[in-house]
Amino acid sequence: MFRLFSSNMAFFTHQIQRSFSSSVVRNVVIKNVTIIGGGQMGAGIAQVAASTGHSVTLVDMTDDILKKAMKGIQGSLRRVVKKKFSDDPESGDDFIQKVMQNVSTTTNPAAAVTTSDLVVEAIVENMKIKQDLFGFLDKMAPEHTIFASNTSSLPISDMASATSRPDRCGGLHFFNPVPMMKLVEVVATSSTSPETSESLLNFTKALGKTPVCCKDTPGFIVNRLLVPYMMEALRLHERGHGSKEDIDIAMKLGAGYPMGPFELSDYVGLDTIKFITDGWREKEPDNPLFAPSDLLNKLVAEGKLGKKSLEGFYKYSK
Ligand SMILES: CC(=O)CC(=O)SCCNC(=O)CCNC(=O)[C@H](O)C(C)(C)COP(=O)(O)OP(=O)(O)OC[C@H]1O[C@@H](n2cnc3c(N)ncnc32)[C@H](O)[C@@H]1OP(=O)(O)O
Ligand SMILES: NC(=O)C1=CN([C@@H]2O[C@H](COP(=O)(O)OP(=O)(O)OC[C@H]3O[C@@H](n4cnc5c(N)ncnc54)[C@H](O)[C@@H]3O)[C@@H](O)[C@H]2O)C=CC1
Repeated sequence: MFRLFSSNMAFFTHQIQRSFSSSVVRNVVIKNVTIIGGGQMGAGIAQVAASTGHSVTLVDMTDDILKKAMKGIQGSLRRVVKKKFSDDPESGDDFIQKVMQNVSTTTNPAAAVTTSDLVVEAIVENMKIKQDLFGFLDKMAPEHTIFASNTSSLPISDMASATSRPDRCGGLHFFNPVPMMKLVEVVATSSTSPETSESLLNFTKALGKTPVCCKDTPGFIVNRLLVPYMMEALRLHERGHGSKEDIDIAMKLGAGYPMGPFELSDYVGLDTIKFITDGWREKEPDNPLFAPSDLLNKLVAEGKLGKKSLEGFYKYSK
């Protein structure tokens, strides 16, 4: 009798928890956003979210990195404001101040997620590190919090599997530079709930971006087309069929791209391009689109990662 009562109670409690949890997760209006990783993408996402009235917490591993990120956000806002408030610089200064006030920083990810509606990870392109992060934050974040990844190439479902909330995990793939690029790929896995997808779509619209829906397939839409193109440019150069300068000029003037493939690779980060292609090659070793490049491997081994390290295919000044 007691066993029946207790098992009924357990069932009843489970049902209450389920209905409570589904009512909590429905229609999450995203106000508080935690961004993990204050590199070029995380800082850009933080800037855009803060500029559109969201309360943002930016997390990275050291205070120095976070200081650099905040400096970068301020510099980028100055560029935005120059255009937007060209007739009224004082309002531009006020805008920058307000946006900066919407961003706080911390090196403590556990504390950062306690009031978060959405966590966006923009850390290094490495599955194990992303899974460890999601698994850890899953225990710290409220029930309703949505977890999103800005990964360029890794399966969102593998990251979601490290959490107890795969229905509240999805992809939000932004483009570099985030303040300028209008697109966000919103990625749903087979476990992402329709409510989560809707919340993510609404969030991207609230940021003033245009979303497209993507399946959780390698590279989603843009990178599946763009990264093989960049790698093909590299191989063309390695075969001695064109200098990097000429290839860049050719694609800008002949195909209307704003940057040539070498300029763009430096802009994205050569480490990121290598992480992406190495990962895809592991899965499809015979696919010629994912063939390695000795030149790319050499530059990354030398720490020449592109614009962010001031040298890649080209040299840059600060
Ligand atoms: C790897 C992945 O997973 C996915 C990816 O992101 S792939 C990469 C996708 N990105 C691209 O393909 C970028 C291609 N490049 C471009 O679109 C352009 O070169 C660019 C927008 C980056 C810069 O434009 P540009 O005309 O070459 O240079 P520039 O004159 O310096 O900038 C143009 C405007 O953008 C603004 N701008 C550029 N970067 C900015 C930033 N980070 N913040 C704010 N404003 C910025 C400039 O202030 C300038 O504004 P005005 O027109 O008012 O002067
Ligand atoms: N660079 C690009 O053009 C694009 C990159 N992406 C993706 O965005 C992610 C980030 O890329 P970038 O910003 O370019 O890299 P980045 O190297 O500029 O920045 C990564 C940041 O994450 C921090 N970090 C690493 N591990 C961390 C951890 N465990 N906790 C907190 N912070 C941590 C690093 O200190 C660094 O500041 C990657 O997954 C990348 O594939 C997506 C779209 C475009």
